[in-house]
Amino acid sequence: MRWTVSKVDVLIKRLDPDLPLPRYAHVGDAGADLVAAADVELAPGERAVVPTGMAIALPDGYAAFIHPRSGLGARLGVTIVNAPGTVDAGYRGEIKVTLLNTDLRATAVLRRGDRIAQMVVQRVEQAVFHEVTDLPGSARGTGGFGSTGGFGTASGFADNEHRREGA
Ligand SMILES: O=c1ccn([C@H]2C[C@H](O)[C@@H](COP(=O)(O)OP(=O)(O)OP(=O)(O)O)O2)c(=O)[nH]1
Ligand SMILES: [Mg+2]
Repeated sequence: MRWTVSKVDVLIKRLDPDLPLPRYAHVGDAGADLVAAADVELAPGERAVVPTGMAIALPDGYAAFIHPRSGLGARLGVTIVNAPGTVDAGYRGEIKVTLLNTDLRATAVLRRGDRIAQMVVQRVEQAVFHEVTDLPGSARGTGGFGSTGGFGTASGFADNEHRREGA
């Protein structure tokens, strides 16, 4: 087997020359870390739109998705309200991150230069929507929203079969 790595060129403009460019922490990482361009303190339950000090131009057929960092989530309870945020190929404005402090007690303190989110650049396709009156059948059908069961058990599907039969 041969592993292939594909890369895409993205134009970036620093709106704040003192901040670092987005950076992949390791070779092969999916997300490049974005930093805060300003200090931010979030009281429990509070959210704020945080500037990153940069703007990008993506090629057509690409989008960038702004994901939370797991470390911030685990340590401080800080996540992104609209995760993942979508940056359209044509957007030339400053990339901003809407952080939310989900912690019920502690204020989250983040400083300018702290890594607050990660940006994943991906190929995307636009759909051509063809309206029909009947959709083709499928194995899943209309089941969703927990239809496969398995909540709160390690046994998952087996437990689900049991419940269904017992219902
Ligand atoms: O986390 C995000 C999400 C979006 N954006 C920017 C890039 C994106 O291209 C633009 C619009 O985002 P979106 O379509 O999600 O927001 P909207 O509320 O639908 O605004 P609009 O009416 O401008 O599309 O805002 C960010 O900087 N950060
Ligand atoms: Mg929109």
